[in-house]
Amino acid sequence: MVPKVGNPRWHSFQNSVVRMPIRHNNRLWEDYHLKEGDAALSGLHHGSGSLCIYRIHWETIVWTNAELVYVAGQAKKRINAVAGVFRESQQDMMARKYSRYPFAVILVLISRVFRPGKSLDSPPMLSDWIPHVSNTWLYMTAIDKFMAKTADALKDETIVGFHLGPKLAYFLRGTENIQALFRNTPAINVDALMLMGYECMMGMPPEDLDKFRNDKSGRASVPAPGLEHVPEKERYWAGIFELTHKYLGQVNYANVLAKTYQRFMSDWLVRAYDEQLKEQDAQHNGWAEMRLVPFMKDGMARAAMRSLMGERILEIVPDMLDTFWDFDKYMRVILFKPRPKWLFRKVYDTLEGFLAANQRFVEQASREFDWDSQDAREAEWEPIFGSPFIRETVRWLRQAEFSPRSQGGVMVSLNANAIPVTTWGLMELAQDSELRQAIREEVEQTYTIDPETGTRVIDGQKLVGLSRLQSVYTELMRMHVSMNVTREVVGPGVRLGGYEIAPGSLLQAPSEIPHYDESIWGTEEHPASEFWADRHVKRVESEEVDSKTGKRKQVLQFEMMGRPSDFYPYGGGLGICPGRYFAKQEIMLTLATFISQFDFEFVEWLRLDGTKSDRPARNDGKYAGAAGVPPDRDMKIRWRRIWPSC
Ligand code: HEM
Repeated sequence: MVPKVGNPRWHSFQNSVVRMPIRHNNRLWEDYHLKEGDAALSGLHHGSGSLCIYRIHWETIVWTNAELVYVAGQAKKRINAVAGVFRESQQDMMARKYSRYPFAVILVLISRVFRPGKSLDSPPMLSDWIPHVSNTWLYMTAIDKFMAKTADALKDETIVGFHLGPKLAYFLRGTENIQALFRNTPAINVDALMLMGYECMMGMPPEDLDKFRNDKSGRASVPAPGLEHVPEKERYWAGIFELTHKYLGQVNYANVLAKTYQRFMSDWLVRAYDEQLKEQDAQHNGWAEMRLVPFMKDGMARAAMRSLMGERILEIVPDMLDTFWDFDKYMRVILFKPRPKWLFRKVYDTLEGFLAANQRFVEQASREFDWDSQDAREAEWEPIFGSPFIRETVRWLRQAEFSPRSQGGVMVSLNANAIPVTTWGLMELAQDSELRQAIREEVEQTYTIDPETGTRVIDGQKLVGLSRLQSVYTELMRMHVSMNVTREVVGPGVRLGGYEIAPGSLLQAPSEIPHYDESIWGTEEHPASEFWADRHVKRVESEEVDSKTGKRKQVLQFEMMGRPSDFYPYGGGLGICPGRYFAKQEIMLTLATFISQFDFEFVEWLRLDGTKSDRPARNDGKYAGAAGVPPDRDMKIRWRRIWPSC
């Protein structure tokens, strides 16, 4: 007689498979009344320390599949001794389960054609109602639901697989797996996401893509062993890597970028405030009202665009910003080349509009720019291409004979991620007057006089070292950056979570999972789900003595609670975001300038269409996994200039 295992509490994330952590081992026998002699139980210990129990109605396959260990009798004793047993693959399971439904069988058969190799020792898979289709569809159309499903599965596992179109992909968590992902090893390739981006988001034509695809010499300045013969000019990965990390990452370039950004951003704030005040007729003692989301999407994006890409872009393509935000909406979907194309017509039309606009700009700007001029070459900033980063990248792409379409693709690097993160920051600050005051006092110490212009400016280097502001920044990045950092397995011998991972598989580390982990970030008063400005500071004694009390003064010191493998909004290893220094300054400078030049406060929550909302903002689930996650609600604030006085 076959006992019924029952289902409570066990989440079933693989069809017909129930999993439970090993720590519940004993309870299995007590709670579910399994007893000696109950047949058709099989199980195994595997590397991640979980115990798999196959449901009893699988009994039928016990007899048809010789590899499945059948534990008859004395189940309790035997189960721990069973190791390395066969685990039915997703496809086999689906084939068996749906063998009565011819349509499903056809899908399963199709799915087998794309299967990237089968291993007896492969990680658990997410349930996929229609193999290769339902998870892919969920990933592309409701990524937040997909992430929730995966997060659930990853409670008991450190790795879980799913099909993303024809690709086999794995979500990872845990220090060891994340460290392995970020390590520079020949079998794990960092270029997968970039190649996907070049092809799908930047619209690179095949001949340009092949330049990157065929270059196996790596990103390092020294070619990979055995590829020393590759001519320097054909080392495309190394070329682009050097460019981005030099012009975005080197302190001198990052500082200049931040300085021009500060100038454009301050101008924008003051001008926008004056305009609003004029429009609103100053009825309220210098207070003006505005909606934060459209304000930031327009003004902050304009300031970032001008500092990175110059002023011509908005003259050559006046609707560039609208085009960009439309593209941004679909960016994550575009990355996975959704098919059939007709079903995603709007996505592809939007992409085409954006790429055509980029190409128009780059062609026109290249005609206007004096490529031979030494001055233009050395300029910290000039109006046609803006920063050395964009200018030198376009120069490099031209010299390497990339098409104008590929050259225009560089404009994708107008990175939208800092804008939602900063918007969230202003939303938090608008609701907390004490925090505003504390940050204002902290920022005050960083003001200095710019020797070139004689104006009062923030010293960006000092700013990024402020303890409380850094804590606020870290908390914002923790809560509002969700990135599925992606790598590709390109060689044999990759083991993660105790499993062998087949070459051709994609590996993804969803930052959202560790970023919200209670055991890492939560305290009794402040759970990880809550924004807490002081989460990453501690009080320490300073050298300075308080003249009144005679005791050493207490000061705040920035200290992050998590480890790099728990907090990776910028990815890691060789692929780490080269724009992170600029992004940090961009976010902190905007918050600091806003707070030191304006008083502001919360008025009400609005929906994104401007109508009233009965709840505060949450992360907009549509953007999960694609870095900066914008709020799904808007906030009306009122603001008034406090410095320089009107
Ligand atoms: C809050 C803002 C930002 C976030 C959260 C962010 C996040 C990321 C992440 C997670 C990656 C992939 C890292 C990996 O695979 O390990 C990345 C790559 C990249 N980011 Fe950022 N980024 C931000 C701002 C910027 C800015 C402002 C720029 C440029 C101005 C930029 C340029 C790039 C580039 C060029 C890459 C590709 C690097 C490569 O593969 O060599 N990012 N970013």
